[in-house]
Amino acid sequence: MCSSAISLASTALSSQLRRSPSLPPILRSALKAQSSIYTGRCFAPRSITCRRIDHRRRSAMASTPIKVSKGNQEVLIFENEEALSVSLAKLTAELSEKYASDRGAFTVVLSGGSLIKSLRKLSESPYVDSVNWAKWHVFWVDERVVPKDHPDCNYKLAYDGFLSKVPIPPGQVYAINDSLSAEGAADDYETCLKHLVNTGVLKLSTTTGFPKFDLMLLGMGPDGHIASLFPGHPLLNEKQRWVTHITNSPKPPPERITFTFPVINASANIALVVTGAGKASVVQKALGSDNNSSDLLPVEMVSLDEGEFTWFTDKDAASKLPNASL
Ligand SMILES: O=C(O)[C@H](O)[C@@H](O)[C@H](O)[C@H](O)COP(=O)(O)O
Repeated sequence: MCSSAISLASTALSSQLRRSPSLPPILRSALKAQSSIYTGRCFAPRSITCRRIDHRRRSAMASTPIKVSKGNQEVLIFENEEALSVSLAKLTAELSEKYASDRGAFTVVLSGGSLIKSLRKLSESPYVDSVNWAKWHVFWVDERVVPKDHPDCNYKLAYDGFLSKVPIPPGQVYAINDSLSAEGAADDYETCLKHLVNTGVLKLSTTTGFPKFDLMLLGMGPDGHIASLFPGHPLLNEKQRWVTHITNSPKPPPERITFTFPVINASANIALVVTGAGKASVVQKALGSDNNSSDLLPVEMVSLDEGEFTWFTDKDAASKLPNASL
């Protein structure tokens, strides 16, 4: 780039920053770090590495995320949840195409919570017609042990909000057996997974021997829990089981089943969807620089053996990420 173009680009960016006083600190820091490329200074916040920022047009901010990374985790920060949902659908459709053509099946794991609403674009054009839904196999990272028509049921949430709108074969949607106890339902679900390994639908990790799902679509609670793995709970240390149960969940209802960390960490891909200001403090702890290994939140225990871990956040959830002064 010639020097006059460098100067123009730098001036345009400074002007963009001045016009965007409401940008949260991480967005301003990342934009400033990008502008510093032109001046040789670095304003990247501690422990967050700027990778690539597309800020050519202000309007592009609506759909193009700020991309930062921490270790092998990529963090995408969207202007709002609408832009996030567009990108989440695109990633999911791309992975569906890849795994369906590579191995004839696409194994997808869902959580409950607000994630399901963020999947809405998949049941709209173009994805509703273009995705090869016949290859999908759908699982739950956790489920509340309640009847399938109960308002607390994660299966019902996903069915009403997503699964009823796309043509996945019903026999490839693996809900828990809600007539069993929590312990029985966890055992039954693990048996189901082992059967699907035997039939070739589900792969095993060649490094750990745990099931390797193609994509886990997860949410995170404001306390940093993922699945039904809650801060300080002994289940965080489960190393043998694929699926286990909890009868004292701090988030109601108390009886649940959940995948264990060895299964979560064997995933080929995780998309963690975290939105809203209520999650900002835990996002700050999880992605900040002062992590103490004796005090890890469940979300900080996600460490993929060999997969891709991507955070999908909005600017409210990312608003407390470490800041460099402007
Ligand atoms: O059954 C559950 O309780 C969920 O699977 C849970 O793990 C959820 O994903 C998080 O609590 C985030 O939920 P929100 O996105 O609604 O905060």
